[in-house]
Amino acid sequence: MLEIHSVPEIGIPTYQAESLWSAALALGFPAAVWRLPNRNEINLLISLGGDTQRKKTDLETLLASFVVHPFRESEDSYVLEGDLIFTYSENSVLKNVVNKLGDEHPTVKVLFDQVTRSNPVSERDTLVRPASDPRQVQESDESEHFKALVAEAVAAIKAGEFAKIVLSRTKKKSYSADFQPYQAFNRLQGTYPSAFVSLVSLPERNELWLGASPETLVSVDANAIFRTTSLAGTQAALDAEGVLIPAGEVRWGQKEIQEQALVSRYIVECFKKIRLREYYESGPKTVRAGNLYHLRTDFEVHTAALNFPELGTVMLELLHPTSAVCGTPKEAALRFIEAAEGYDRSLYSGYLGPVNVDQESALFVNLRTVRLSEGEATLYAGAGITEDSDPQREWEETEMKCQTLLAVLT
Ligand SMILES: C=C(O[C@H]1C=CC=C(C(=O)O)[C@@H]1O)C(=O)O
Repeated sequence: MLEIHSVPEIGIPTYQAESLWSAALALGFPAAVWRLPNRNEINLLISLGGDTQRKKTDLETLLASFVVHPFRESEDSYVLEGDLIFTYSENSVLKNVVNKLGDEHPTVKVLFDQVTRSNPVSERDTLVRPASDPRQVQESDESEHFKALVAEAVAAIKAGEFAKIVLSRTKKKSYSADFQPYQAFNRLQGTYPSAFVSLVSLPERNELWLGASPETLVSVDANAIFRTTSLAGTQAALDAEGVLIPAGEVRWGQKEIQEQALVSRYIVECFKKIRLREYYESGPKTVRAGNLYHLRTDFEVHTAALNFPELGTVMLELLHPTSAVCGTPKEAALRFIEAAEGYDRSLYSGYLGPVNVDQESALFVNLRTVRLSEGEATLYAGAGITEDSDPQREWEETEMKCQTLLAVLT
């Protein structure tokens, strides 16, 4: 039985999201804080049951939770059950609390005691990279390695192995003990209003993931409207002087048009597999994601009119990983990624987001993301490769994508 308390009843209007977040982390409770694209509310979910559950993302059966799924499709999702969900307005006023266990539950009390006991959070907030960091030397090796990989993929495309592949890499930075991830989240959500901005703590992995994803994988809103998008093709949104290039002036080359069209086609093929013909498609249009422009096509299905309530779950299984992060055909691209990319993508290019929170589910591709663990920040970025790809430009594209997060971390 869910107990839903209004704010005055629970009597905790003074608890700020950041204090609750810190308390949850101090006690080792899995937690997630997020802000949906073009919305003002900040949501904070805390799971009080110990370890995060591993199971399938089933939108029909999951209770209110926050889900994180790795890139590898065969793995289960991390499901953070929403024992406590706080919603704050844009000016940090607590608007609503869902407390599944009730105010008198001992673990809830332990959490609130911890909030009251905690020290005020330090304002100092820096991501430090020592000047003598040996990684500086490594970076040129990494660039050579990535460019060689792109050249290999272009050769494989020309040999007919696949039509498109997304290749990725990491960039590592160290951060000091003073670094405050919650404040980085706050800056990120202020900087990227149209992104899905989130910060997740997975204690059993000893990791935090912070990101600003521009790509909806699957969403189902309170009116039972299903949405997905195809996002691909990248160019800088700022000119050499750092001035925004108006979206109307952006021109796309054949490479980007083809790269994005392949993602749209992949989505349409997924609809065809389940014989779904009644969908709305609009685009492609130029959309901005921080310092970058992309091409995006939006797809929409009215699931209630089609009497297809489980469409979100069905499409999630079919779509992930889309050719915006993997390639076409999927199996051949996956084989190449596994064999040649040379590292474990982990949660990067998986998906994450709230499920059945406030009657909606919204899952986003885990892009423009950084993993924070034991003083090391790992940024992830990929680029779609077609037969027209130039290795140097693809490397630069991944560097630009890393900037999305670097800019708020440093
Ligand atoms: C794989 C990433 O971006 C995808 C989404 C938009 C544009 C992309 C591109 O132009 O390659 C990628 O498909 C990433 O940011 O790591």
